[in-house]
Amino acid sequence: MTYGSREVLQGVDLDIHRGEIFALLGPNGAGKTTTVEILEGFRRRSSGDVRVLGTDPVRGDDAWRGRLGLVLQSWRDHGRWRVGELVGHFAEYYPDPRDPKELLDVVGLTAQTDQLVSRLSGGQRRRLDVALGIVGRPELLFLDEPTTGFDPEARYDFHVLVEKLSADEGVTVLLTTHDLIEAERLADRIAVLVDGRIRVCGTPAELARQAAARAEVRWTAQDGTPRRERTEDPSQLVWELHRDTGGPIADLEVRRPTLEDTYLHMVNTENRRPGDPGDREDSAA
Ligand SMILES: Nc1ncnc2c1ncn2[C@@H]1O[C@H](COP(=O)(O)OP(=O)(O)OP(=O)(O)O)[C@@H](O)[C@H]1O
Repeated sequence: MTYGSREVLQGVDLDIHRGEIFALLGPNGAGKTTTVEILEGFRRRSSGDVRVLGTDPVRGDDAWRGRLGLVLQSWRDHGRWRVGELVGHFAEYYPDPRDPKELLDVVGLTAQTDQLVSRLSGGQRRRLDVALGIVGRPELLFLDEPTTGFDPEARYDFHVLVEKLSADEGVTVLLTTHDLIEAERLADRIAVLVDGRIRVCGTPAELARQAAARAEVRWTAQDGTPRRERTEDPSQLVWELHRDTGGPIADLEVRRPTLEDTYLHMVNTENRRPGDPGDREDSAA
Protein backbone atom coordinates (compact mmCIF):
# COMPACT_ATOMS: atom_id res chain seq x y z
CA MET A 1 0.00 0.00 0.00
CA THR A 2 1.35 3.38 -0.92
CA TYR A 3 -0.02 6.80 -0.01
CA GLY A 4 1.41 9.05 -2.72
CA SER A 5 5.02 7.97 -3.00
CA ARG A 6 5.09 6.65 0.56
CA GLU A 7 4.97 2.90 1.03
CA VAL A 8 3.12 2.19 4.27
CA LEU A 9 2.59 -1.57 3.84
CA GLN A 10 5.44 -3.59 2.39
CA GLY A 11 4.49 -7.14 1.46
CA VAL A 12 2.17 -8.00 4.32
CA ASP A 13 1.62 -11.75 3.91
CA LEU A 14 -0.81 -13.57 6.17
CA ASP A 15 -3.46 -16.24 6.37
CA ILE A 16 -6.14 -16.05 9.00
CA HIS A 17 -7.94 -19.35 9.49
CA ARG A 18 -11.65 -19.85 9.94
CA GLY A 19 -12.76 -19.78 13.56
CA GLU A 20 -9.48 -18.26 14.71
CA ILE A 21 -9.05 -15.20 16.90
CA PHE A 22 -6.17 -13.33 15.32
CA ALA A 23 -4.62 -10.20 16.82
CA LEU A 24 -2.73 -7.59 14.84
CA LEU A 25 -0.42 -5.57 17.07
CA GLY A 26 1.97 -2.76 16.34
CA PRO A 27 2.97 0.76 17.33
CA ASN A 28 1.05 3.88 16.25
CA GLY A 29 1.36 4.41 12.53
CA ALA A 30 2.54 0.83 11.84
CA GLY A 31 -0.23 0.24 9.28
CA LYS A 32 -2.82 -1.79 11.23
CA THR A 33 -5.83 0.34 10.32
CA THR A 34 -4.70 0.53 6.68
CA THR A 35 -4.43 -3.29 6.58
CA VAL A 36 -7.84 -3.78 8.19
CA GLU A 37 -9.49 -1.20 5.94
CA ILE A 38 -8.13 -3.01 2.86
CA LEU A 39 -9.57 -6.28 4.17
CA GLU A 40 -12.93 -4.64 4.93
CA GLY A 41 -13.12 -3.25 1.40
CA PHE A 42 -12.95 0.41 2.57
CA ARG A 43 -9.55 1.09 1.06
CA ARG A 44 -8.21 0.12 -2.36
CA ARG A 45 -4.78 -1.48 -2.14
CA SER A 46 -2.02 -0.34 -4.48
CA SER A 47 -1.00 -3.92 -5.34
CA GLY A 48 -1.08 -7.49 -4.08
CA ASP A 49 -3.67 -10.23 -3.62
CA VAL A 50 -6.35 -10.24 -0.93
CA ARG A 51 -9.19 -12.73 -0.31
CA VAL A 52 -11.66 -12.29 2.51
CA LEU A 53 -14.22 -15.11 2.85
CA GLY A 54 -13.10 -16.13 -0.64
CA THR A 55 -13.77 -12.75 -2.22
CA ASP A 56 -11.51 -9.88 -3.24
CA PRO A 57 -12.74 -7.04 -0.98
CA VAL A 58 -12.60 -4.60 -3.90
CA ARG A 59 -15.34 -6.69 -5.56
CA GLY A 60 -17.30 -7.43 -2.37
CA ASP A 61 -21.08 -7.06 -2.88
CA ASP A 62 -23.84 -6.56 -0.29
CA ALA A 63 -24.16 -10.29 0.33
CA TRP A 64 -20.43 -10.49 1.10
CA ARG A 65 -20.59 -7.37 3.26
CA GLY A 66 -23.49 -8.89 5.21
CA ARG A 67 -21.18 -11.72 6.32
CA LEU A 68 -18.79 -9.27 7.99
CA GLY A 69 -19.17 -7.52 11.31
CA LEU A 70 -17.30 -4.30 11.96
CA VAL A 71 -16.57 -2.66 15.29
CA LEU A 72 -14.77 0.43 14.17
CA GLN A 73 -12.40 2.76 15.98
CA SER A 74 -14.27 5.95 15.15
CA TRP A 75 -17.78 6.07 16.39
CA ARG A 76 -20.60 6.78 13.97
CA ASP A 77 -22.89 9.69 14.58
CA HIS A 78 -26.30 8.43 15.58
CA GLY A 79 -26.71 10.65 18.62
CA ARG A 80 -30.41 11.35 18.15
CA TRP A 81 -31.42 7.69 18.04
CA ARG A 82 -32.48 5.75 21.07
CA VAL A 83 -30.29 2.72 21.80
CA GLY A 84 -33.01 0.09 21.26
CA GLU A 85 -34.26 1.76 18.06
CA LEU A 86 -30.78 1.92 16.59
CA VAL A 87 -30.02 -1.75 17.22
CA GLY A 88 -33.47 -2.69 15.81
CA HIS A 89 -32.80 -0.54 12.75
CA PHE A 90 -29.41 -2.16 12.08
CA ALA A 91 -30.97 -5.63 12.55
CA GLU A 92 -33.24 -4.96 9.56
CA TYR A 93 -30.26 -4.88 7.21
CA TYR A 94 -29.45 -8.56 7.79
CA PRO A 95 -31.24 -11.75 6.74
CA ASP A 96 -30.85 -13.53 10.11
CA PRO A 97 -30.17 -10.93 12.79
CA ARG A 98 -29.86 -11.45 16.51
CA ASP A 99 -32.82 -10.46 18.63
CA PRO A 100 -32.13 -6.77 19.56
CA LYS A 101 -33.45 -7.20 23.10
CA GLU A 102 -31.28 -10.23 23.80
CA LEU A 103 -28.32 -8.50 22.22
CA LEU A 104 -28.64 -5.45 24.48
CA ASP A 105 -28.69 -7.83 27.41
CA VAL A 106 -25.52 -9.56 26.15
CA VAL A 107 -23.62 -6.25 25.91
CA GLY A 108 -25.04 -4.94 29.20
CA LEU A 109 -27.15 -2.10 27.79
CA THR A 110 -30.66 -3.24 28.76
CA ALA A 111 -31.03 -0.35 31.21
CA GLN A 112 -30.11 2.09 28.42
CA THR A 113 -32.60 0.73 25.82
CA ASP A 114 -34.66 3.95 25.77
CA GLN A 115 -31.77 6.34 26.27
CA LEU A 116 -30.54 8.70 23.55
CA VAL A 117 -27.25 7.53 22.07
CA SER A 118 -25.79 11.02 22.64
CA ARG A 119 -26.31 10.58 26.40
CA LEU A 120 -24.30 7.35 26.66
CA SER A 121 -20.93 7.32 28.38
CA GLY A 122 -17.82 6.53 26.31
CA GLY A 123 -17.74 2.92 27.48
CA GLN A 124 -21.48 2.48 26.86
CA ARG A 125 -21.05 3.79 23.29
CA ARG A 126 -18.32 1.28 22.74
CA ARG A 127 -20.66 -1.49 23.96
CA LEU A 128 -23.23 -0.22 21.49
CA ASP A 129 -20.59 -0.36 18.71
CA VAL A 130 -19.99 -3.98 19.66
CA ALA A 131 -23.74 -4.72 19.56
CA LEU A 132 -24.01 -3.14 16.09
CA GLY A 133 -20.98 -5.14 14.96
CA ILE A 134 -22.48 -8.52 15.87
CA VAL A 135 -26.21 -7.92 15.29
CA GLY A 136 -26.02 -9.55 11.82
CA ARG A 137 -24.36 -12.79 13.11
CA PRO A 138 -21.14 -12.16 11.18
CA GLU A 139 -18.86 -15.00 10.07
CA LEU A 140 -15.91 -12.66 10.31
CA LEU A 141 -15.70 -9.95 12.93
CA PHE A 142 -13.29 -7.01 12.74
CA LEU A 143 -12.57 -5.50 16.14
CA ASP A 144 -10.55 -2.28 15.98
CA GLU A 145 -9.40 -1.43 19.51
CA PRO A 146 -12.72 -2.70 20.86
CA THR A 147 -12.28 -2.14 24.58
CA THR A 148 -10.94 1.42 24.60
CA GLY A 149 -12.78 3.19 27.40
CA PHE A 150 -14.20 0.03 28.97
CA ASP A 151 -14.09 -0.34 32.73
CA PRO A 152 -12.45 -3.60 33.92
CA GLU A 153 -15.78 -5.38 34.37
CA ALA A 154 -17.03 -4.39 30.90
CA ARG A 155 -13.69 -5.46 29.47
CA TYR A 156 -13.95 -8.84 31.15
CA ASP A 157 -17.57 -9.27 29.92
CA PHE A 158 -16.44 -8.35 26.42
CA HIS A 159 -13.64 -10.93 26.45
CA VAL A 160 -16.08 -13.62 27.56
CA LEU A 161 -18.43 -12.56 24.74
CA VAL A 162 -15.70 -12.75 22.07
CA GLU A 163 -14.56 -16.16 23.33
CA LYS A 164 -18.17 -17.36 23.21
CA LEU A 165 -18.69 -16.05 19.66
CA SER A 166 -15.57 -17.90 18.60
CA ALA A 167 -16.21 -21.15 20.51
CA ASP A 168 -20.00 -21.49 20.05
CA GLU A 169 -20.56 -19.88 16.65
CA GLY A 170 -17.18 -20.40 14.98
CA VAL A 171 -16.85 -16.66 14.27
CA THR A 172 -13.44 -15.65 12.92
CA VAL A 173 -12.12 -12.56 14.67
CA LEU A 174 -9.49 -10.08 13.55
CA LEU A 175 -8.59 -7.89 16.48
CA THR A 176 -6.34 -4.85 16.50
CA THR A 177 -5.41 -3.62 19.92
CA HIS A 178 -2.75 -1.85 21.93
CA ASP A 179 -3.80 -3.86 24.95
CA LEU A 180 -1.30 -6.69 25.16
CA ILE A 181 -3.09 -8.44 28.00
CA GLU A 182 -6.22 -8.48 25.84
CA ALA A 183 -4.27 -9.92 22.88
CA GLU A 184 -2.64 -12.57 25.03
CA ARG A 185 -5.94 -13.51 26.64
CA LEU A 186 -7.99 -13.71 23.42
CA ALA A 187 -5.76 -14.46 20.47
CA ASP A 188 -4.92 -17.87 19.07
CA ARG A 189 -2.26 -16.19 16.95
CA ILE A 190 -0.69 -12.76 16.96
CA ALA A 191 1.09 -10.80 14.24
CA VAL A 192 3.25 -7.79 15.07
CA LEU A 193 3.33 -5.14 12.37
CA VAL A 194 6.18 -2.63 12.51
CA ASP A 195 6.73 0.00 9.82
CA GLY A 196 4.36 -1.73 7.41
CA ARG A 197 6.00 -5.16 7.69
CA ILE A 198 4.95 -8.24 9.61
CA ARG A 199 7.79 -8.56 12.06
CA VAL A 200 6.60 -11.84 13.58
CA CYS A 201 3.51 -14.04 13.53
CA GLY A 202 2.60 -16.99 15.73
CA THR A 203 1.01 -18.13 18.97
CA PRO A 204 1.91 -16.07 22.05
CA ALA A 205 4.31 -18.87 23.12
CA GLU A 206 5.99 -18.95 19.69
CA LEU A 207 6.44 -15.19 19.78
CA ALA A 208 8.14 -15.40 23.16
CA ARG A 209 10.53 -18.05 21.81
CA GLN A 210 11.35 -16.09 18.65
CA ALA A 211 12.07 -12.95 20.61
CA ALA A 212 14.37 -14.96 22.88
CA ALA A 213 12.99 -12.96 25.78
CA ARG A 214 14.43 -14.32 28.99
CA ALA A 215 12.68 -15.28 32.19
CA GLU A 216 13.46 -13.36 35.35
CA VAL A 217 14.28 -15.18 38.56
CA ARG A 218 14.00 -13.26 41.84
CA TRP A 219 14.97 -14.45 45.29
CA THR A 220 16.44 -13.25 48.57
CA ALA A 221 20.04 -14.29 49.15
CA GLN A 222 21.18 -15.80 52.46
CA ASP A 223 22.57 -12.43 53.61
CA GLY A 224 19.10 -10.89 53.10
CA THR A 225 19.89 -9.10 49.82
CA PRO A 226 17.14 -9.17 47.18
CA ARG A 227 18.53 -10.63 43.95
CA ARG A 228 17.26 -10.91 40.40
CA GLU A 229 18.71 -12.51 37.29
CA ARG A 230 17.52 -12.90 33.71
CA THR A 231 18.10 -16.27 32.16
CA GLU A 232 17.00 -18.44 29.25
CA ASP A 233 17.05 -21.50 31.51
CA PRO A 234 15.35 -20.62 34.81
CA SER A 235 15.11 -24.24 35.95
CA GLN A 236 18.91 -24.57 35.76
CA LEU A 237 19.38 -21.38 37.80
CA VAL A 238 16.84 -22.48 40.41
CA TRP A 239 18.53 -25.88 40.62
CA GLU A 240 21.90 -24.22 41.19
CA LEU A 241 20.50 -21.85 43.80
CA HIS A 242 18.88 -24.74 45.62
CA ARG A 243 22.14 -26.70 45.52
CA ASP A 244 24.15 -23.72 46.78
CA THR A 245 21.80 -22.78 49.62
CA GLY A 246 21.23 -26.41 50.57
CA GLY A 247 17.57 -25.71 51.32
CA PRO A 248 14.59 -23.62 50.33
CA ILE A 249 15.30 -20.46 48.34
CA ALA A 250 13.78 -17.46 50.13
CA ASP A 251 11.11 -15.45 48.24
CA LEU A 252 11.68 -17.41 45.04
CA GLU A 253 9.77 -16.08 42.04
CA VAL A 254 10.15 -17.06 38.38
CA ARG A 255 8.63 -14.59 35.96
CA ARG A 256 8.13 -15.90 32.43
CA PRO A 257 8.46 -13.32 29.63
CA THR A 258 5.06 -11.76 29.07
CA LEU A 259 3.70 -10.74 25.71
CA GLU A 260 4.60 -7.18 26.73
CA ASP A 261 8.28 -8.14 27.17
CA THR A 262 8.23 -9.89 23.80
CA TYR A 263 6.44 -7.07 22.04
CA LEU A 264 8.71 -4.35 23.41
CA HIS A 265 11.75 -6.42 22.53
CA MET A 266 10.54 -6.77 18.90
CA VAL A 267 9.45 -3.19 18.43
CA ASN A 268 12.59 -1.79 20.03
CA THR A 269 14.89 -4.06 18.04
CA GLU A 270 13.17 -3.01 14.84
CA ASN A 271 13.17 0.69 15.63
CA ARG A 272 16.61 0.97 17.14
CA ARG A 273 19.15 2.90 15.13
CA PRO A 274 22.93 2.93 15.56
CA GLY A 275 23.84 5.21 18.45
CA ASP A 276 20.51 4.83 20.27
CA PRO A 277 20.72 4.06 23.97
CA GLY A 278 20.56 0.30 24.41
CA ASP A 279 22.74 -0.39 21.41
CA ARG A 280 25.84 -0.57 23.55
CA GLU A 281 24.62 -3.59 25.45
CA ASP A 282 23.98 -5.43 22.16
CA SER A 283 27.27 -4.52 20.54
CA ALA A 284 29.18 -5.45 23.68
CA ALA A 285 27.48 -8.85 23.79
N1 LIG B 1 -5.16 8.68 4.06
C1 LIG B 1 -3.85 8.68 4.30
N2 LIG B 1 -3.00 9.41 3.55
C2 LIG B 1 -1.67 9.40 3.77
N3 LIG B 1 -1.09 8.71 4.75
C3 LIG B 1 -1.87 7.96 5.54
C4 LIG B 1 -3.29 7.91 5.37
N4 LIG B 1 -3.81 7.08 6.31
C5 LIG B 1 -2.76 6.64 7.03
N5 LIG B 1 -1.60 7.16 6.58
C6 LIG B 1 -0.24 6.88 7.10
O1 LIG B 1 -0.02 5.49 6.96
C7 LIG B 1 0.70 4.99 8.10
C8 LIG B 1 -0.09 3.84 8.71
O2 LIG B 1 -1.27 4.38 9.31
P1 LIG B 1 -2.35 3.45 10.04
O3 LIG B 1 -3.49 4.33 10.43
O4 LIG B 1 -2.64 2.28 9.18
O5 LIG B 1 -1.53 2.99 11.34
P2 LIG B 1 -2.03 2.21 12.64
O6 LIG B 1 -1.07 1.09 12.84
O7 LIG B 1 -3.46 1.84 12.52
O8 LIG B 1 -1.83 3.30 13.77
P3 LIG B 1 -2.60 3.58 15.19
O9 LIG B 1 -2.12 2.53 16.14
O10 LIG B 1 -2.10 4.93 15.56
O11 LIG B 1 -4.08 3.53 14.93
C9 LIG B 1 0.90 6.16 9.04
O12 LIG B 1 2.21 6.64 8.87
C10 LIG B 1 -0.12 7.20 8.58
O13 LIG B 1 0.37 8.49 8.79
